Amino acid sequence: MTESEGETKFSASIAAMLSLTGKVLTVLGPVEPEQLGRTMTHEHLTLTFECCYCPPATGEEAAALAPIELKNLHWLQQNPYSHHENLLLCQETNAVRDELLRYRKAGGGTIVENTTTGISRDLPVLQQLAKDTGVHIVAGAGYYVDVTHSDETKKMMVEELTDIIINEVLHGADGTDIRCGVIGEIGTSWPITESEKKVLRAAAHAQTQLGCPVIIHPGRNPAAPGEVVRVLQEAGGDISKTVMSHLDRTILDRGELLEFAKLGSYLEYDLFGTEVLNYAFNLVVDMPSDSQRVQTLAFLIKEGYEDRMLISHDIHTKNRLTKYGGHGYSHILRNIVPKMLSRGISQNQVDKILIDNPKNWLTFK
Ligand SMILES: CCC(=O)NCCS(=O)(=O)O
Repeated sequence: MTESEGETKFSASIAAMLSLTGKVLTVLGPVEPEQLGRTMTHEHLTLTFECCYCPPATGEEAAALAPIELKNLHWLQQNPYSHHENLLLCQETNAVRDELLRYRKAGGGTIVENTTTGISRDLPVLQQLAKDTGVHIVAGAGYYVDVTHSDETKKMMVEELTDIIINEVLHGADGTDIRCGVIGEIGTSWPITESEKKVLRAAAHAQTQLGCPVIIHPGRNPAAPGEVVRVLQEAGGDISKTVMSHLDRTILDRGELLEFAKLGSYLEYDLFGTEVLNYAFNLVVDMPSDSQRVQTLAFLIKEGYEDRMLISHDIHTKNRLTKYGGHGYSHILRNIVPKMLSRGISQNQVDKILIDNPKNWLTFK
């Protein structure tokens, strides 16, 4: 790049940055925050999740190879990661389009699509889905967990990773001009690997420059969310504009949850609709039911955290689509909201969790 090309790119970046202040960045461009409406802050519309395949238990091999049909659905719901085809949500764009139309009918406005590099982000598909359905879609910049980092990614310095993330937000990702409106989900394992720490630092540096939202996938240990916050804070990240995902399967003890909540991130319960007996990724965890998730939301509200809470389904396997007998993207709006209201959570508090908190998080500073 010549000096004058460099200066032109720098000026274009400054102009792009300034134009995002006070806006939310969707795959169709910036929108006013008031346009978002009810928002699911952690979903996937197209991805491959083969990185996380879990071999079936001995004796279950036949079920793992069987086609997805009615008689297998219960097995699939209990063993979603042990069936290769189930991990290919990228094959279901037509079904997802139908789902998004139903989501709109149910009162939904926006979906944050958390697929990052490593699990087959597909921005042209996201843009087409937004055009076809009228749902606002916000795409994610950055990298998923270490096992999906390429050798090239692992060799990069924090500065290079920061430049890539900033570019994905300001100019477009994956060789397109489609821009990401949030950094994440940034994947971390437990313990956090060196490569993941570099990506976390890059996310924090990019956030400092852009004033943008960040969302984190923590490792599966109660200490993981706090450790991620520490790494981000040391790198200058804005924790008040950062979401900690998957708390449902990560911090189950209420005392530990309150200790974590004090650190100031958004607290996300995003596995609504997932009811499994044996959680394959961490067998010591008793995955909560939806009723227990609602009880935890009520508890956090009582403790004063209604401005920091977000909810979603994190759909990332086929069996969770209505096409395959699953709950779909409208489960929260159709079933969980009435349950919240019946358990003493007010309409005003529901609106904060589904409209105001997502809007505040997603708006660029
Ligand atoms: C890509 C989807 C994803 O990471 N979902 C989280 C699943 S779990 O770790 O909470 O089981």
